[in-house]
Amino acid sequence: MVAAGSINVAVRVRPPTSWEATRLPQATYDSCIRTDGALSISPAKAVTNNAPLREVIQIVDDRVLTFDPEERDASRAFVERGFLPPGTKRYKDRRFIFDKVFDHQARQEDVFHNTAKPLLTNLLDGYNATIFAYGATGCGKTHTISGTDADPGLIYLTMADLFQRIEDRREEFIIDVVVTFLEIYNEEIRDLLTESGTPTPRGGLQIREDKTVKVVGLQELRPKSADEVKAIVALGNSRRTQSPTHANETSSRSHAVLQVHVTQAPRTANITEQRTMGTFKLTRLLKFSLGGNCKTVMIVCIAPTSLHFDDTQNTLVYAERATRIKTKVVTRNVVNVDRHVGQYVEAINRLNLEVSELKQKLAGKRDVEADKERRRRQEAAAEVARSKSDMQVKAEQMQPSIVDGASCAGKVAIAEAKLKVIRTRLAQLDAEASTSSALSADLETERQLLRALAGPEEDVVKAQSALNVRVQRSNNSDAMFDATLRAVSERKSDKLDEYAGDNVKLDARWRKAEMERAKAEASRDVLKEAITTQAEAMVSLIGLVSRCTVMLSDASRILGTATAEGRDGLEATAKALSSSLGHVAESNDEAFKALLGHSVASYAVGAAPSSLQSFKGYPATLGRSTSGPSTSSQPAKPRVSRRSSSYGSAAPGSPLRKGHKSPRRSLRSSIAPSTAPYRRVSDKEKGKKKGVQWRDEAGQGNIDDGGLGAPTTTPSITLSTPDAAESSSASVFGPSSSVQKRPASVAGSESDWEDEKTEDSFNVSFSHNASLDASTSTVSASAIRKRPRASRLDPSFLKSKSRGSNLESLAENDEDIMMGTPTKRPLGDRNMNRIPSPTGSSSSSSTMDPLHIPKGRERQHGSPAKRVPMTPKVVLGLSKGARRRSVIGPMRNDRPRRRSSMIPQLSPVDRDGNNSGDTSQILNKSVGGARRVPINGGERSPAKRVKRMSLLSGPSSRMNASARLKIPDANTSAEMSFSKGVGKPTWR
Ligand SMILES: Nc1ncnc2c1ncn2[C@@H]1O[C@H](COP(=O)(O)OP(=O)(O)OP(=O)(O)O)[C@@H](O)[C@H]1O
Repeated sequence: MVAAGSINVAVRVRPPTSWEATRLPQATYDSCIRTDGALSISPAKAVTNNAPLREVIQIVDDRVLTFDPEERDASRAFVERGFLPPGTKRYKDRRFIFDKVFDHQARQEDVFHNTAKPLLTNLLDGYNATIFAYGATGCGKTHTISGTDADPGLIYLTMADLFQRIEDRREEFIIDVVVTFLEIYNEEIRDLLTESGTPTPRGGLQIREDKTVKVVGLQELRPKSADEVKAIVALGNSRRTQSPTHANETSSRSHAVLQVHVTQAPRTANITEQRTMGTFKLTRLLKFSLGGNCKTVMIVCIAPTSLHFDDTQNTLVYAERATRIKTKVVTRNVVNVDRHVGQYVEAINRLNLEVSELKQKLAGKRDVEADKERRRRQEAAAEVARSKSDMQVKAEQMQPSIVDGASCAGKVAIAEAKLKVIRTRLAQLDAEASTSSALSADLETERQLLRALAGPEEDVVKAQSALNVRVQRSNNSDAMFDATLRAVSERKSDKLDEYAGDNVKLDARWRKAEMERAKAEASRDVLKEAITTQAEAMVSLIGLVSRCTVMLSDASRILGTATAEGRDGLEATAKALSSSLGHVAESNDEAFKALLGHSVASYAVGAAPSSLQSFKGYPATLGRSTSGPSTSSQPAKPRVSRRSSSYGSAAPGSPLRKGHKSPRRSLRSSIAPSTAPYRRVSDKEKGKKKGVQWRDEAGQGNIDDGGLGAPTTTPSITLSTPDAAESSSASVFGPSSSVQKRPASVAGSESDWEDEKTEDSFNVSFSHNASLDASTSTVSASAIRKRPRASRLDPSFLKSKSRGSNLESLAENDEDIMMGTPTKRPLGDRNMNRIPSPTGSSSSSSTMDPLHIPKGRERQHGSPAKRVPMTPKVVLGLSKGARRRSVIGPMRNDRPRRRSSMIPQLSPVDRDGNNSGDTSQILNKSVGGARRVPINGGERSPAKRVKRMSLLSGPSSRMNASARLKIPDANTSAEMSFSKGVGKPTWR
């Protein structure tokens, strides 16, 4: 329902016709050249003031116009009006206000949009609507309503819009349009749609007025488009009564009414059908339009010139009155139509048809939806694949650089760790140097060496090092990789739905995790390699240090023994030891150089105090608890081990043995077999300060010198490093070229003395091939581990404790090695204290290692044991053919062996200290020694086994670590060298 209102009145001013235009005044000016030469323009003169017409409509705005406005130009006003008495109003000058005013330039579309179009919505909602044109003849009513083919009027424009709206509602409504066209002329109604000649009722068609006004018998047409309506209107106009007027040659002289009935019913019809009806266009027919149940628009057409002065004035006055017409409350034209039963079938069929159509549409719509969904998923999958591919490509591009950076970072971290330790130790050394006048030679050498070792590490850790540059490059690559992952995972795309987006994000996170894993693995590999390298170096150093320690203790013991013996052998012993230790140091340095790439000797400081005098010990942990190099005011003190302190307490030049506990004790924890023999030496026994322990233990033991007296040969001990070939050959278990060089030592070194006190075999061999690993590095750990610990109740236990000098054991091992019977070779007759012939024909036994301890005492071919007073002598050098003799302990059959008998003995000399000459005689005399072990028939005890310590590599391996003691005269050698098979320092 629309609230009550009034008729909308719009005024359209048509343009002047060509006839009128020629009669309107034209603005002219009179110009002339004055006498002074100036151009003179006079106001318009009354040269055109005789124009018969003038404009009487002045448009103020789109709603206001002035009829017959006052002329501002007085001269022109005088011309127009002539002389008028004062007080007389010369102009109407009346102002009118309407709902809309169109000037002569308004187009048909402008008029349509502001008048008819708003009514169409109401029409389709069931409200009546009327548009009619009003005005004098020739003022433009036909032009506004009908128009021309080239410029169609409101009928065509309205119908075109109506059919468009109907088309838009066709899915929901069934809309029926019926058109009638009639003419009212001389109070008679004539149907314009009937064929000419069709009989019409007398007086024209009749009007039947009920609730509505309806003309009976009108031809109704159902156009389907605006063009059909246009054709209908054209046809009807051609049938109108026309008669020219003075104002319009084609004046219609009648009223034409085009009625458009629109009936609209919803497609979802029920038993009752609700229909809305609207009707468009006069006289009685406009009864409901002018004040009835209708929305009405009145278009007032006027002429602009004074030619239609009165008509225009009357029209405007009438139109103004029309604006004051109040309409009723407009209601919808809604009727409920009760269907006949017979119509149900029709409705059902129509509904079924509609249902099937809708089903088809729905199915098609579903197919379309399915296709769209499938296409969308394919596009999403393609987008996901593209994103993953982008990340994979970037990962493959960046991974080498990133992983390389992780490796480099690991190496830098390792270098920093090394440098930290080195600096800590250097800080300790510097602190010690600052407290004392000068560092001892060993400490100064250590400091120089550590500084040399720190140099490469500092090069590595500095910011612009090659490794750090690679780390920085890797960080950049890592950042780019992260940015790529972030950009791809956050990429905005209409093709990616929620799940596809999560898929891409998960892939990005997986890529990141994979990259982190690769970095961790690279870092791990670097650390693992570093640990392996360090472990190799540490193992080598352990061997080097431990063996050197043992050798030093041996040298100390030898010196101590020589000191106890008196000055006779002390000088020679010291000289020999000096030479041997020098060779050991050289070999040691060679090994060290091969291991770390630096020669200790090159850093040795000769002018510094003796390292032995000022030796205090070694740092154990380098102040591991400290966070870095010692920078505190309190310098870190090197940790001095208990054992080292005992060394340090020894007076310079005094026998190192004095006052110190057996240094071998400290080795027990690391090398059990090596420590085992020294357990035999008790503190009690040490308290006796025996020069040679075996004599005191035996109580009656003497060196059986065979009456030869003291040896006259100058004791000498030489540790030499053979050439590589010799070293290699010596390291081979089995016959080699060195066998021929050292026959005497091989045969003669195997004594029953040794057999008696050695039942266990202890082989220590460092074998380095390409690398030192568990498979090739055999510290004879198996022998160590597998050998059952001897019970104290087991006689072999005592034997297992017995051990000779390490230096000599090396020589023994060499001999055994060269004989091809390295460990378990039973001792044969030739190895039993065979007395060499005076001519030295028994060279194999007469040539002795000066450090070789006699292996026992034996009877010569079963001769009864003969006690021969013997003076223990340490023979460090024997002339060729000399023979060591063991005078240790009583014979086995005489009394149980004591532990003290297992104390290693050095080479025996005769009572007079003469170890030169016929060794066989010495040995003969020693047969009767109180502690000899009887060996019947010169055969070895089957229970005896050879005790050996070998630091040689296996026969098939290259010699990388070996120890040999070589006595030039005896063709035996002891050498010690550490080297890696690849000759590359293992520090880095
Ligand atoms: N707005 C207009 N623009 C241009 N020409 C117009 C306009 N209005 C009317 N005319 C012209 O004026 C003349 C008269 O117009 P029209 O025939 O529509 O008048 P009328 O009011 O219908 O006359 P009648 O009542 O006698 O039929 C026509 O030649 C028409 O083309």
